Amino acid sequence: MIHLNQIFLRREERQLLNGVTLDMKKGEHWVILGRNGSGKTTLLEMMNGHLFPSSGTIDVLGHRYGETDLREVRKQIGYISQSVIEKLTLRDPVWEVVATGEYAFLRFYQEIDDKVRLKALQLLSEAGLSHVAYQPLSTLSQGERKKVLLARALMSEPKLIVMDEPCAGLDFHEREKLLIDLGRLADRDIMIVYVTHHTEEIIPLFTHVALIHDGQITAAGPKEEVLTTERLSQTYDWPVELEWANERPWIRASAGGNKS
Ligand SMILES: Nc1ncnc2c1ncn2[C@@H]1O[C@H](COP(=O)(O)OP(=O)(O)OP(=O)(O)O)[C@@H](O)[C@H]1O
Repeated sequence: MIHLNQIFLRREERQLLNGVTLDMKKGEHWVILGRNGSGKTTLLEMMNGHLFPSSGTIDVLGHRYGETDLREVRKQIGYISQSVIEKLTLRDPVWEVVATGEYAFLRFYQEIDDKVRLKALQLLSEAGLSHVAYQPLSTLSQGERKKVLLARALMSEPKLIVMDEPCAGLDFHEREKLLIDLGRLADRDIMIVYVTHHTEEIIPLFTHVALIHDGQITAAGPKEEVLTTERLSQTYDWPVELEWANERPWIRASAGGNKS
């Protein structure tokens, strides 16, 4: 479904992505882990066709970027990130924000079709947000806004959802609630690519992990093989200990700290 082949991206003397090759197949759900500035968002922006490599090829959902109508591919991709929230209009009612996902618009300037309105309300109901459907987006908590974004992404019935740190800024309770919602996506036949800093967000839904360091993929494959104490210590440039609990990997800093 997603194939990145030898992707290089150079910006102002810096090599942001350095020979990235990744093969993500149908039925797999991927997490990308890496330090601040390692290139995670850059990689997601390439997958959803917002950024183009200096060299290399990108195939997503059977389309080769550069040889296809990008608008058609983007309709099949839901993108969840803080940058999307910032582009939405806070005074718009929540249901309308969700409805814009049908057409990948940011706002409506015309009458909204009844069918689209009902679909938005249905998705809000599934997200447990019916009670805020007619409130402005500005009145919602950070956790509720993330759920709205997920409902909005589902409007266009995407084949792929790309998420950039969806749990950032959420408290423990809100994070766990959002992770449960994400777990439910497994029933919808949607591939998920998820960027995070926190290994414990790798819930059982996720099958594969890619580790990125300084624009290079250092390991990629089934999560049980990729997630080792040694590889994670290299990824974070810090000695860590890894433990699996409730089918989720948890890390803590080693007692000795970073001796380098
Ligand atoms: N247009 C640009 N010109 C120069 N450097 C850029 C540009 N865009 C991004 N970068 C740099 O590329 C590097 C990778 O950025 P990216 O946002 O992909 O990192 P990230 O892994 O998502 O980081 P974070 O975890 O902090 O969100 C950063 O060092 C960033 O400063």
